[in-house]
Amino acid sequence: MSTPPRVDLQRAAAAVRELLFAVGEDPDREGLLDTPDRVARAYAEIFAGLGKDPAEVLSRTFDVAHDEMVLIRDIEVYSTCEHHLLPFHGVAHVGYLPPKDGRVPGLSKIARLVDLYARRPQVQERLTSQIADALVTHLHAQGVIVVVSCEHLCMSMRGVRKPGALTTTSAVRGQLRDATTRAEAISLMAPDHRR
Ligand SMILES: Nc1nc2c(ncn2[C@@H]2O[C@H](COP(=O)(O)OP(=O)(O)OP(=O)(O)O)[C@@H](O)[C@H]2O)c(=O)[nH]1
Ligand SMILES: [Zn+2]
Repeated sequence: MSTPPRVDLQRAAAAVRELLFAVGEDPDREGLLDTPDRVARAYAEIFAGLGKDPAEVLSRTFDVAHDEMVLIRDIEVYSTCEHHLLPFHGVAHVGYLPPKDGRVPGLSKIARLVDLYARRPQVQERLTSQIADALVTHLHAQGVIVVVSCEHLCMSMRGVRKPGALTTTSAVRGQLRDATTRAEAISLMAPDHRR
């Protein structure tokens, strides 16, 4: 099992102080005095998925004798684009066909898996495929579909400045590559199936 890297809070705080100087601020003015430490702690939280082991998240399973699709929709995603270190935010839908032995993880573990990969410097495409691959590798799911839909603040608040633009990415593995099964999964993800 890999252990999470300890975030070097002191080093992160020193870097933030340096950044404040670089943008022309005075890190010694009253309002900014605690900011480097706060930002360091915030980054430790935002990047808490680094070094965490997906096998561990998916290790506890239950025999629920269910061999058809399990779909968890609208899992909130907060991640950080590795190009600008700005947030991207939206939802993930994760569907899987249970493994042959019929053992499935608790529902919360799927959301924990999403978090484990989201809480790293990321690109949305890699986030999507890492979730799918982990369910194949560690759960031995017979099929997986992951759809992620996010707004990237690097496209909204700076640069091209297109607030509201949504990026959707998908990853499909195993038996869900079959057109009929995949169509069923996609229809279950449609908004009219909510609640
Ligand atoms: N494919 C992909 N691109 C991303 C993601 N997050 C941010 N980007 C893009 O990464 C690209 C980085 O482009 P660069 O040209 O190197 O950087 P830049 O000059 O800041 O680009 P602009 O954002 O266009 O101003 C931008 O087009 C971003 O929109 C992501 O999750 N996936
Ligand atoms: Zn970006």
